[in-house]
Amino acid sequence: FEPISVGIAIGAASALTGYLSYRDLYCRFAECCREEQRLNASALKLELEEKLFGQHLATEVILKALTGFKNNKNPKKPLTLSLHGWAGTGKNFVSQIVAENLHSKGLKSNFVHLFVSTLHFPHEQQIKLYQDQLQGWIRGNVSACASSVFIFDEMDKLHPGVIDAIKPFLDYYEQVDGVSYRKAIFIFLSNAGGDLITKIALDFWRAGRKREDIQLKDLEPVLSVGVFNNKHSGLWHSGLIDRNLIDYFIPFLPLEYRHVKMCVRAEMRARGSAINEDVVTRVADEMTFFPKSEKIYSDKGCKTVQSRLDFH
Ligand SMILES: Nc1ncnc2c1ncn2[C@@H]1O[C@H](COP(=O)(O)OP(=O)(O)OP(=O)(O)O)[C@@H](O)[C@H]1O
Repeated sequence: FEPISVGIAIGAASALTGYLSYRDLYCRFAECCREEQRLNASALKLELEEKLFGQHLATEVILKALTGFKNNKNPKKPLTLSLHGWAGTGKNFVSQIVAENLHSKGLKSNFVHLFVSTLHFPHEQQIKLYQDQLQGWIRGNVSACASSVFIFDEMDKLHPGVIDAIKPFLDYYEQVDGVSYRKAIFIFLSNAGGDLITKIALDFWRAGRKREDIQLKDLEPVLSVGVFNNKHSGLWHSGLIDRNLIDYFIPFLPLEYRHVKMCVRAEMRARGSAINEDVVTRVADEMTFFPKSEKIYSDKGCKTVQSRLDFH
């Protein structure tokens, strides 16, 4: 080897190591987008199994969808999940857990973006503005971090057409205006379809079948059609559904009395207080249940448990 090429090699190596060590050092203090970061599937599985009550389908599908997507080095399109169910069944709760497993700061991460329809897109007459804003936000954030996560809450309150603005980003395109969206993740949360899901859960209950026997095939076809035809679902006749751009419809089942008690216990543990079963029962008994006759499912899921616990 002549001295010049050795010198250049050493220079390049030290520059590279210098850059890498600088970047590692920088990323210790500032949040960095780690596109190639693998998902710790066993950690996510454990967290969902421990923290998410009564949602065996959501646990199974979310784990499968995320593991498959994050293990794929060259996805053909962004991962698009649509979570449906009654209030308080865990849709936001799960999207927070998912976000924390993808970017450690979760909803506080610079690479996780939460949009709430009634907050961010309230006025019907400003749909064009919202569409332009959304396209700008998404393009800018994915340019900054390819594995950005976008969560749209209250999809059922979203004016039809707003969500179609992001359709190009969800499609099977290599790039859109020079930006690739294929490693991004979109999560839609909606109450639409909640009644359909509850009806099927109730049929299982009345037939004496176990909740855990409910399978995705019992729900997904009904759900996607039901949501597509529901004018109040935000996805009504949306190009996202008829173009099959949503990869998974994920049903959240209504929560039973026993699940509400689990939520009360979880809240007690979160507050560092000992589990008092009398209080657990009293708080759960304050909730209202559906249907009026059999009183099986909590109308508000686990919502208001935290505030009710304050009074005991
Ligand atoms: N299945 C569940 N397992 C454990 N905790 C739950 C579950 N569902 C709800 N909770 C608790 O109730 C709180 C409220 O639930 P969450 O915000 O996820 O409801 P949601 O389904 O998003 O409701 P909405 O449709 O009204 O937004 C959560 O922060 C969590 O503490």
